[in-house]
Amino acid sequence: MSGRLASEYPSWKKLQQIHESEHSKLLLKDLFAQDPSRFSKFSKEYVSPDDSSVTFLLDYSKNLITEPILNTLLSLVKEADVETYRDKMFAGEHINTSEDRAVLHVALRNFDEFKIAEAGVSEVSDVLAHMKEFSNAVRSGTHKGYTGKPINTIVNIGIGGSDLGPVMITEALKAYSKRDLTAHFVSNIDGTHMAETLRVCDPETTLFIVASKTFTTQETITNAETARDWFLAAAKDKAHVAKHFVALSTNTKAVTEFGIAKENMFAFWDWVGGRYSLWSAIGLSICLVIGYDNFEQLLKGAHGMDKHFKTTPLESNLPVLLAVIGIWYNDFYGAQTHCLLPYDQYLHKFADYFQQGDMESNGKTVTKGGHRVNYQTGPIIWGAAGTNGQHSFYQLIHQGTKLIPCDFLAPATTLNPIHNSKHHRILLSNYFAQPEALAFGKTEEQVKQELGANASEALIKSKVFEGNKPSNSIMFPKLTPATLGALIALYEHKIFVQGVVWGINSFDQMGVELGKVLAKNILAQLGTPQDVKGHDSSTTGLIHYYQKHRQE
Ligand SMILES: O=P(O)(O)OC[C@H]1O[C@H](O)[C@H](O)[C@@H](O)[C@@H]1O
Repeated sequence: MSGRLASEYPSWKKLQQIHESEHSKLLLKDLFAQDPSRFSKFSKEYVSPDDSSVTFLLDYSKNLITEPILNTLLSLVKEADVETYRDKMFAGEHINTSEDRAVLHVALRNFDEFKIAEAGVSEVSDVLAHMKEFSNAVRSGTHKGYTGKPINTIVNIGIGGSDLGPVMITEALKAYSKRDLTAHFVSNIDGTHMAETLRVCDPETTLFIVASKTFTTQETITNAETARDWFLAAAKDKAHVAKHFVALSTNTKAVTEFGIAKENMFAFWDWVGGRYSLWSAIGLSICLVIGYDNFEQLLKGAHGMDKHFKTTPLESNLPVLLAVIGIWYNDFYGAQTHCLLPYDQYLHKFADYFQQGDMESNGKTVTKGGHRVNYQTGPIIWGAAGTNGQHSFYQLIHQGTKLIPCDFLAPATTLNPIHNSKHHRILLSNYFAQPEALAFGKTEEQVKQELGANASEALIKSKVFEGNKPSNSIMFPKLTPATLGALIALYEHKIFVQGVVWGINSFDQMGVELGKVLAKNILAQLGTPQDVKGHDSSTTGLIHYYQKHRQE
């Protein structure tokens, strides 16, 4: 985050030369044939420094790299001073320069190991204790609604980082959840989201969690007001709001003005970025669903990865390895996207979560020093849970014209071993087969042999798989809260490393502001066609069309 242009580093130039002269020779088929120890060279097992049961294997051997290329990529990390910036992050320095803030999501899962002096850090354990007490009270039924009934439904109202983390984790850890507590997540300002949710809620037994770091987000505040009106239509007395509404926020003033008492607020601090906030009070819905102890396991799992990232030499540092491999494709091969493919239904929101985590962090054009980059920054993140994607978009990954690096993730043991784990064996056979097919493909000769002499040239060509498509594979024994924590922190730090190399600020999100401002202006002009002023003809035409056809 020096703000220097990555293209100025000597290793960057060297990597360009290597790519130019060697990429046509970098064939996975040959690389594996030439080196029987390729897998052991390019795979690493992570074992949490705190808990040996938290472990996974990262196999990065199916990448278009050699040892010299990897070493040059690691030199780039050195030249970009990633280690210094990493230490600055852990020390609480204000590395989010545009907002003059520290970046301390690591302090939320610290458990007293790193000494971090920043206002609020000493309060983390108090907030965790508050979350524990409250979630225990709701889960055990001692916290009662206004008619004396226990809570059986929670509705988290939040958007972006105040929604995606809790949604992803509660889905991922459903196996650990309290099954008689139903959780809903309302994010969209589209009234349909709230209306359809309220349809299945009972005001007597529903708890609303208003999650917003700023407590000014239009969607969340509007949705929360609607929920409060709906609740009061049944409960009548405003005093009952206290039993059914809590807030998760950094903004005490706005929370109390909304009508939620300070004691029903769970605080966090401006050094927690929205997309890094699931570890904070924003995780209250997670706590309610899986219980505080499991939530703490999630934090501890992430903390183990923080230690690994902080102390492991670059060549064995897993977030660093993922980051540089990503840079290799993004900046030298011209790959536009990166695909996350968990072979675990519980992780079906994993890619959605990291769309914000990665794209809001590294979707930037200007360095910290204010220079326009002359290279690619953050990739487009996408993906889906296996095997569904195989029956839709994998065609393009295998035979399309684009290079799409993929990460395949899977647990060795399923949490649902139905039919004697038959499902899981089939799932995993696909998890193993897809990276193999992508890497090694199928030659014209093989196709010819299969189809016989009479097959047309066109048919033969259509069945050829060029192969040489790179991927990482991550495998873990079982999806546990701690393992999930470690995996999320792995990707968080990967994003950090890439941001530092690219010289950008991964911790602001200025790009979301303009649309918000324009929408506010337009909202005030929606009344009559005469009110619509100051737009281009397309925007004016669209608003006029709406005004002609609306029925309210
Ligand atoms: O938690 P809030 O303050 O309501 O913010 C919710 C979300 O909206 C913003 O526009 C940002 O783009 C996100 O980073 C943030 O997570």
